[in-house]
Amino acid sequence: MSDLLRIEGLGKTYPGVVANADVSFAIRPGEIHALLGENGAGKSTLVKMIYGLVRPDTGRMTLHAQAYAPTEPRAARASGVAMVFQHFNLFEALTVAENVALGMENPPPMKTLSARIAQVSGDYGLPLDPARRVGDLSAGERQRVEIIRCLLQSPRLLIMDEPTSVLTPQEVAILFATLRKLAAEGVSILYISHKLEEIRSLCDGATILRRGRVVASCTPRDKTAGELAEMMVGSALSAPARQPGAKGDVALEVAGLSLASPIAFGTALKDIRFAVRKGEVLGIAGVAGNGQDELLLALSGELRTAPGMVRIGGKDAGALRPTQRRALGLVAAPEERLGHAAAPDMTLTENALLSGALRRGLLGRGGFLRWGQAKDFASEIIASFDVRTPGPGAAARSLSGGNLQKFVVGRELLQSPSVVVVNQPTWGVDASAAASIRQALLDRAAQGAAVVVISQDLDELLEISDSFAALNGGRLSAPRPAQGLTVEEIGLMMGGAHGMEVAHASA
Ligand SMILES: Nc1ncnc2c1ncn2[C@@H]1O[C@H](COP(=O)(O)OP(=O)(O)OP(=O)(O)O)[C@@H](O)[C@H]1O
Repeated sequence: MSDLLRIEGLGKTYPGVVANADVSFAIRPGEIHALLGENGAGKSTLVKMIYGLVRPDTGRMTLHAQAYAPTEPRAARASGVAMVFQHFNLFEALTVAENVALGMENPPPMKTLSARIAQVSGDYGLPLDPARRVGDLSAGERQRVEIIRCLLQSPRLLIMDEPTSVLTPQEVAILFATLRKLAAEGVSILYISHKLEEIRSLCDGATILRRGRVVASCTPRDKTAGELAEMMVGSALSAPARQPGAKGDVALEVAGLSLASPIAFGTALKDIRFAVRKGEVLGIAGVAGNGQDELLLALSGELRTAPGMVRIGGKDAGALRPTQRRALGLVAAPEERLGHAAAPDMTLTENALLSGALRRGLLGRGGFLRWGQAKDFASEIIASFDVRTPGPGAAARSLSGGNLQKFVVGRELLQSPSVVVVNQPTWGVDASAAASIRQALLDRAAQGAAVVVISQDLDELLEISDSFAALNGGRLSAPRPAQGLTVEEIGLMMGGAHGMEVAHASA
């Protein structure tokens, strides 16, 4: 069968960075093709060229054996190429059907559209009510809105950029069933993910990029996840090593923490209590949207609490602002890296200064900024966390997603913290960099910090946690020792509400 999409010698260079060089590969009709590569390898740039968001400097593409050079996404869509992004582009106050209509060039009347959405949702096993407000939907349901929007255009090629990072294992199973059905109908799928086991179960072929170039192609199910990771990185991976040590005094204590959510459609925290000792890692599991963001804000000081609810190093911190909590040794890295954790248009040096000023002594007498030291700090983060960028003068937004994540986490961990709070520390980070971030968290604990890791990734949490709790509907289960905890027990802690444990056990 002839190829659906052929890419020949595609190249794209940004100032100081070759994002893609001489990339060639092909996708057959009905093939689910993975694009693999470590952070910054050039995956997003490549799919943006296919979707008409970025113009290649060199090379050419053919679609259905016709020359294909989209100048904008609208042209790509007209040729049958659709894309589901990592970040959803939806209006929370509008309904599913209204959101779908907004993304269409010529939307039909709302009643017809709702009927079509209901039909596609039924045909492809993607449960979704067209009349529901997007603000009330889970991440998985929001993604279904985007997918259905694409499917209504009957695409020939569907591009998905890290689609499972926000999904529960059960939602992943639903998504995969849909993608397999689409493939069986002849739709080709180009699939970017760092989750190698998922790639092995889903994809028929894979192209592996390293530093912008194709270094290998393979059939993923013929390889182990470890072999795939090694092909991406070019060397063997090492698993994080723990240094079991005695736990010290309680460094962070939360008691009776109840708080309304300041976030639209957020989750209120309800009577949360836990204590973390020096040297201990507390893993908090849960599906995003169950109070994770609110808990991080309440710990970082962006939200203030009543007296006695948050104590850092024995001191009541409820009324303290973020800088005052930093002075007590607490650092925090939120999940949303662009905008919240990092200012997109500022350089890495400026971003290093934003959070590191106090603890790294970047503020001189009289409040003047020590730019030289700020630049050195940014360079130290880049070197220690292997952030791939031309240098500290690069704007945060020019970094690939995973590299910005490494920078944000690195910036906090290099401030000699006594308490570390991170939400989704390895979100969008490739397997080898994720292993280094987990190691860095364990190292901080070994040096005596109390570490709280909030994550959706159960394997990650079980790998690094000493104690384990689950967040569900704004309530936290009582923390338990992580060692020996079974997936069934975790399921009970999670209240069984989200089916996370069920799908995990069968994955
Ligand atoms: N608009 C831009 N300006 C400057 N450099 C850019 C721009 N977009 C991408 N780059 C650089 O191009 C390289 C490839 O980035 P790309 O986002 O394609 O990587 P990726 O493989 O998708 O990474 P990740 O897995 O982290 O998402 C990176 O070094 C990145 O910093």
